[in-house]
Amino acid sequence: MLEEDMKVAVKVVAVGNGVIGIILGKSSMIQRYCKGIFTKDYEKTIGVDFLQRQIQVNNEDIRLMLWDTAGQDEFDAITKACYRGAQACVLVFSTTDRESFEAISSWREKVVAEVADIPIVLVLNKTDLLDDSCIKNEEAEALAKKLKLRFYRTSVKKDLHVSEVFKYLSEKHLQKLKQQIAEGPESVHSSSNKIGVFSASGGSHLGQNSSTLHGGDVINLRPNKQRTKKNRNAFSSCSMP
Ligand SMILES: Nc1nc2c(ncn2[C@@H]2O[C@H](COP(=O)(O)OP(=O)(O)OP(=O)(O)O)[C@@H](O)[C@H]2O)c(=O)[nH]1
Repeated sequence: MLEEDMKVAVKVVAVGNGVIGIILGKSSMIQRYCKGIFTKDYEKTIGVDFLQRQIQVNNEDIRLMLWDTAGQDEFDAITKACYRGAQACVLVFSTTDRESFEAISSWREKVVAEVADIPIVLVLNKTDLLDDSCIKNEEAEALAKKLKLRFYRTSVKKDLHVSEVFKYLSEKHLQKLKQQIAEGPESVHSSSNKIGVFSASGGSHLGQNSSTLHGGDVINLRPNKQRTKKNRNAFSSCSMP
């Protein structure tokens, strides 16, 4: 156990891209996990978006701060800035989009260039569409093995294995943190491993809406999904650590 009253905050970034018109489901995954909802509508992520959820892992309170990054190259500079300070990463590709699979290594490199040595998982989403799959199972597994990443197959639509992804990342982060604490306080870098004390309503100074799901706090920061060019403000919810 960490000290009593201590809660761990983990910044997780969801990353990946496919061809225009075929979308991976990063935003949907985060929404599913934090709000328990799935929508068929697609709204392009402009820059970055943010949701959070509090869970318990190994008797520790973990606040997961889930950063949803835009899959489009035009937002590269902003999304890269958001990788900084990340403590875990979800690399997403889609069953129905071969390009998203082929792009995984380069997305991983982009993340690692900003933050080395963080837990990363590889996630194949839309497994409910296996009939339309353009990636062989063995290929996906070989990629995970080559990149030494834990591999998950999810269907955000059917709510399959989404929670496992975030639970695993939390466990890995916690493990790392405990190891650093055991090694001495100076190894716990306050900017890269935010250990802090949060009240039940903590973080609400940042958010506009909050609700509770599965017994955890969910604080929804300003939605950053925008439909019109007129309203575009890529920085509106991007606060760098
Ligand atoms: N069939 C199916 N559709 C899904 C699944 N997950 C997401 N989708 C759909 O795919 C689209 C994905 O949208 P987003 O979640 O916004 O995708 P994204 O990866 O965040 O896209 P960008 O914002 O452009 O980066 C939506 O129409 C979802 O309904 C899934 O598991 N199965």
